[in-house]
Amino acid sequence: MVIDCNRANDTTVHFPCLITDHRPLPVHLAFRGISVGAGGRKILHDIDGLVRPGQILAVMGPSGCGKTTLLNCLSGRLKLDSGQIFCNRDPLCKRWKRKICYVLQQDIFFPDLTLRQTLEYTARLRLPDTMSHTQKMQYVDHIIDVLELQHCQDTIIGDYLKRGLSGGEKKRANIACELLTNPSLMLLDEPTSGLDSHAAYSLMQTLKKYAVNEGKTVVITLHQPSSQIFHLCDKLLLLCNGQTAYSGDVCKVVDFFGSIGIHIMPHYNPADFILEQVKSSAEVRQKIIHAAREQRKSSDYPPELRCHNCAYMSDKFNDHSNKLLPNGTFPAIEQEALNSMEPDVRRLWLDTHSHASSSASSETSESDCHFSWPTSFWTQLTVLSQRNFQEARPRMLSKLNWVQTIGLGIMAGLLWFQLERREECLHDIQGWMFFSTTYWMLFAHFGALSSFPPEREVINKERRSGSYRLSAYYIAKMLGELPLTITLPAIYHFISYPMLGFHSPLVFLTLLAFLLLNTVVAQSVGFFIGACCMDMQASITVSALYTLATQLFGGYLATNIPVWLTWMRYLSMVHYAYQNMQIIEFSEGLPILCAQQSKFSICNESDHIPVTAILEAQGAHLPLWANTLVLIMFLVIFRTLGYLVLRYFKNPK
Ligand SMILES: Nc1ncnc2c1ncn2[C@@H]1O[C@H](COP(=O)(O)OP(=O)(O)OP(=O)(O)O)[C@@H](O)[C@H]1O
Repeated sequence: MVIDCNRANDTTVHFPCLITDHRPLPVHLAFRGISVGAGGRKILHDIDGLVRPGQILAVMGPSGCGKTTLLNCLSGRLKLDSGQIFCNRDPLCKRWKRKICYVLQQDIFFPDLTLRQTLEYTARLRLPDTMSHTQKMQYVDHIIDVLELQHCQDTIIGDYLKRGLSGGEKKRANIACELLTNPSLMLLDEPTSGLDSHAAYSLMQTLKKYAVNEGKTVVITLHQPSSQIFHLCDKLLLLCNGQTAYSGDVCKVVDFFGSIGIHIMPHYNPADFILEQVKSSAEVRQKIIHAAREQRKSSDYPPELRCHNCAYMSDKFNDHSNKLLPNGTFPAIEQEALNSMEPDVRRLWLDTHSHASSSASSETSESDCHFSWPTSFWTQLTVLSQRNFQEARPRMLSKLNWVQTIGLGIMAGLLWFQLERREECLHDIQGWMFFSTTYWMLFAHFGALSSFPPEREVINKERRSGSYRLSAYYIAKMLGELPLTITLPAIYHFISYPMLGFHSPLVFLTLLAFLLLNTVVAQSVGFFIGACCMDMQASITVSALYTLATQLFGGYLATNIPVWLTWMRYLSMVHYAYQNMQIIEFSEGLPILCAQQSKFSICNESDHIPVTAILEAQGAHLPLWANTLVLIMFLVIFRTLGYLVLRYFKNPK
C-alpha cells in the first residue's frame, strides 16, 4: 500500500512514498579495530568509528590513506583481516548488506540512456515485484524530486564523446540510482569530487536533509571540503597512513588538536587545517596518531567501541540474540546486555531483533539469512532485454552504420552486377558470397568486442549490488540485441543480392538466413573474447588473429591447403556459412555452364558444372545440414563459454 506523502513543509526533503512494510530500519553503525592488508602491506590499521541514524560520518585523509578501502570494508565487499562491523549491534551479515547502498567514486552508466530511463530501469530491476509498475514509477518521480533533477531528467547521461549531464548532475544521478532501493545505510565515495563549490555544497545539503528527515545513516569520504560542507557532517574519522588520527564529533576536532598543542589560526577552514597536519612531518603525524590512540581511553569515548563491551558484541551473543523467546522476552544474557545499552541504541536493537524474529516464522525469514533477488527471473529478463535494445540501438544502428551498409550494398551490387551463370563468372559469384560472409563476420565480431568493455563496467556495478542474475542479463543481451544485429546484414542482402542475380525467393531467403546465422555466430565469438580479455589491446590482437585465420581457411582465398593444415578449416566459422551459400546458390536456378577450356574434368562429359564438383574443387565435403549444425554448435559453445567466463572467472567481488 502506498501512503500519501505530502511535504510537511517547503523545506522538508520528502522521500519516496513508502510502503510501510518496506520502510527500512534505521541503522546504528559501529566498527571497531578494522585492519586490512593488500599487496603485502597494511592499508588499514585498527580503525574505529560510530555513526547513528540521521548523522553523516565524514571519512577524511590524504590521498591513498585508505578511505575507499574502508568503505569497501563497510559495504562487506572486502574481507577484514581483523575487526568487527555492527549494524544495530548485529554483525554485518547478508541481511544488512542488502540494506546498504554504495555510491562509487566513478559515475558508471550507459551513456545513451536518458537520466529518467536509467532510473526507471533501475527501479524496475531493484524494487521488489510486490510493488506495481505505478508504484515504482512514483518512487522514481520522488527521487528525481528529492535530488532536484527534474530539469535534466530527459537528458542523456552522455560521455566524453557525447555531451549529456553535467558532472554534478551525474553525481546526483549516481546517488539517485542507489537511493531507489531506499537503503538504511549509505556509503558514498567522494561524491563531491569534481564539483564546483556551489554544486558540492548543494549536494551535501540534500544528503544532510535526507539523512535527518528519513533517519538514514550516511558515511561519506571527502577530499578537501569547504568549511560549510565540513560543518554539515556530524562525525569525523580522520585517517593518516591507514591509521586513526581522529574519531569523534566534528565540532570537537579543533579542541582535540588544541589539546596536543596544534592550534588552528583564526578564520582558517578547520578541514584544511586538519588535513595539513596529517600531511605534515612524520613527527607531527606520530603525535596525532598517538593522541588518537590515547583518546580511546578517555571516558567520553563511545562505550560501543570500548573493548570491555566486547562480550555483548560477540558473535556468540549475536547468534543467540536472533531468537526471541516465545513469551516475547530475550534470554537472560541478552537482557543483561540490553540494560547496558544507551536508550536509542537499545530501541534500534529491539526493533532489529523483533523484526528478525517475527519474520523468522514468515516467508521472508529465508531471505533474511540467504540472499534473494529483488525481482523474478522473468521480470529481470524482460526489463534487461528492453534496456539492452534501447541502449544498443544508437550504437548498433547509428547513422554512420546505415550509410556504410547501404553504400557497401550498392557497391557490391554494382561490382558483381547481373553475373552470368558461366564458369568464367563462377569465381565472382563465390567472391560475393565470401565477401558478404567475412564482412559481416568482422562487423559483428569487432562490434561485440568494442562494446563489451564499457558495458562490463555497468554490469559489474549492478552485479555487485545484487540487482539481477547473470543468466537473466546474458539471455536478455542475446534477445535484446538480436533484432539490431540482424538488421544491417539483412539490408545489405536486400540491396546487393538482387543486383547480383535473383533466382527465387527461397534461395534469397535461405542465403539471408545463413548470412545472419554467420553474423550471430561471429558476435558470440567477439563477446567471448571480450569477456575473457580485460585488456582491449590483447582482445584486438586475439580477434585479429582468429578472424584472419578464419578468412584464410574459409575456402575462397586458398584452396590448395597443405594436408597437415587442413584441420584449421574446421575452426573457420566462415567456411561453413560460405559452403552452405554455395550449396544453395548453385543447386537452384540455371546451371553453371562450362568454359571452353574448363578446369573441371566433369565438363568433358557435361556442358554444366554440378554443385558437387564446385565444392570438391575446394576440398569441401560436408552437406548442408552438417554445416548448419556446426554453425549452431559454434553459437551454443561460444555463448556458453562467454557465460561461464563471466560467471566463474570474471565475477566482480
Ligand atoms: N589491491 C591492492 N593491492 C595493493 N595496494 C592496494 C590495493 N588496494 C588499495 N591499495 C593501496 O592502498 C592504499 C589506500 O587506497 P585507497 O583507494 O583506499 O585510498 P584513498 O584514501 O581512497 O585514496 P584517494 O583519496 O586517492 O581515492 C593506496 O596506497 C593503494 O595504493
